[in-house]
Amino acid sequence: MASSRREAATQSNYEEAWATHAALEWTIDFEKQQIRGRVRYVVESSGVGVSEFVVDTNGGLRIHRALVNGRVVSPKLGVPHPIFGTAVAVPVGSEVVFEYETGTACAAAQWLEPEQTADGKFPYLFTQCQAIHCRSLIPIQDVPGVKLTWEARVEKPAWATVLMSGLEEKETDSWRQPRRVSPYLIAIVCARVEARDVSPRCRVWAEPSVVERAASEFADAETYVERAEEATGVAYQWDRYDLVCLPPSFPYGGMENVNLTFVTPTLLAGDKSLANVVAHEVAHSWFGNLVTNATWAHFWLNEGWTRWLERQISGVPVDFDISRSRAALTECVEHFPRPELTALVPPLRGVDPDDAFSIVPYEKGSGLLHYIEHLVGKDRFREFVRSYLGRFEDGVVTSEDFKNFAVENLLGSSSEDIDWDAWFHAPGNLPQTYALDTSLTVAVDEAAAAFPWVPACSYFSWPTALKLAYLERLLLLEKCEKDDLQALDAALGLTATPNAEIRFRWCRLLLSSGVDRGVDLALDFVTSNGRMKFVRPLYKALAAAPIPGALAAAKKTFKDHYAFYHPICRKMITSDLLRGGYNLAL
Ligand SMILES: CC/C=C\C/C=C\C[C@@H](O)/C=C/C=C/C=C\[C@@H](O)CCCC(=O)O
Ligand SMILES: [Zn+2]
Repeated sequence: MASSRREAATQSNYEEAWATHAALEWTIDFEKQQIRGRVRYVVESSGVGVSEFVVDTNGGLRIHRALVNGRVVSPKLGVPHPIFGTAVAVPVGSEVVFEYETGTACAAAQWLEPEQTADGKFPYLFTQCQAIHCRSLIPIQDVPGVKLTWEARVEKPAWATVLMSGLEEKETDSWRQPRRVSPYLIAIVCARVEARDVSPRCRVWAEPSVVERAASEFADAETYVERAEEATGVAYQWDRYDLVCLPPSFPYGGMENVNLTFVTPTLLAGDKSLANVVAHEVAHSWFGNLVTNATWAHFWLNEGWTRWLERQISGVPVDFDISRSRAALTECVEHFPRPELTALVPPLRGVDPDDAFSIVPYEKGSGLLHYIEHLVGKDRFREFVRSYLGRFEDGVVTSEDFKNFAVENLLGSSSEDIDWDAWFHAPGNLPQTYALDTSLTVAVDEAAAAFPWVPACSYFSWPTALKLAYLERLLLLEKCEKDDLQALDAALGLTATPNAEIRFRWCRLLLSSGVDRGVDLALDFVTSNGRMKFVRPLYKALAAAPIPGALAAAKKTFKDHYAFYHPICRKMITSDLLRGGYNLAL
């Protein structure tokens, strides 16, 4: 495998021969928990000397037959790699077909039994391909630098609806993505779901018992799309913006699958207070989906830009949000198990992207963009955003591309004020900062400093972001007394909160302070949702809590609920606990 490919987390030869279009034909088999079918690629190559077309596979995906320009060929399988899977090579041709079935270790798919869904009546399938799981769903050149159009025909049970990250063509009963997208953005849901329109171009899907709540929680999707168009100066390029609210085991807050954002039901707080995640996913329609990181080492160009745009459209005061992010980043870089991966452009050679994932690309990435914006002024930065999108739309970018474009089109000699090397390559915290407007943070800082005094009156008047900031300040205190936490709960109703973000911080506060009843509350939380942002830190907190029996309870719960979690989440909790030195045996 060429070294550049190892860094790109692919074993394919995408720089020599690459697919420009994929036509999928799938049968969804809930009984066997398997997708069977074929993919037909239109392939181009860089020319003479290129003899093979090489794709990635993983998770036990089995190719039955391969055809090149209509002729059956024998695919050549590479040596299986524990992270990157098995490369499959065929002679290069303008049309390549693979007939295949997914394997039992398909990390992209979660097959839920009826009892794992909200309605409890039908099974449910959803996929999550970011970062390198598409190869367990499709034999594909699984790297963001390959951008291709696709179409799909899917056979499914009569009771189910299929949703895909593209546009539905009712006349031909198929799906298509007419714009070039990276493989990690291919996604499917096959389930009993219903929809409510929240605007002419936005529709919210969910299981029947959830759909009303989901539609009202995410009713502002259209507003976010319009604000993002205004903030970027670039119209929404994808036609529809729909959302599907998934069952609770969905491992992320949201995933920006094109035309169809996937969201966790942990956003259903009842008051739209967690809908900033929708603003984030909408923002990916410009950054990530339209202009895409060339490889996962440049993930900050997806997430940092998206955080920047999210802050322009979410309605949360920008400096206040940045100040919370700075605190979270400080905590992250102090505790991340592999410090070298806290560089903005991390050395990913041979690394599983799931292991490298953290808030660094989000918060250090947006930190760099806000820093540049602060240097040049908002108006010039806005103009730059528009020209950047125009220059790279439908393409991919590296950090070097970004820097060169910024120097040429925005910074000129002010580029010297930016320590590019530290920003890109130094592990750790933000290398350069500027002063923020702290008027909103003062209130929570003062309230937290006065703990165990409880700011009951102000707390209820605070928007959710301030409430969360207050709890985050309390988490920084050494240890709180049990009685003080009891009084805090009695005044603020923390145990009973319907808000998952508040509940998460409350569980952590109880566990880090060694309060027994935190164990049951946390166990209840980690068995009711599988969002990794919540369950990974809570399993770690349970394992480390100074409470007798907490570790044993955490291990037993994880074992008993293993099937509830998404394959990626199972993998990450297992490695978190092992890395923490906890023997997983009961
Ligand atoms: C520098 C890191 C290198 C590669 C990481 C790329 C992908 C990592 C992979 O683990 C997938 C991540 C998917 C994230 C999807 C949504 C997030 O924005 C959710 C954030 C947490 C949450 O809100 O639940
Ligand atoms: Zn994102």
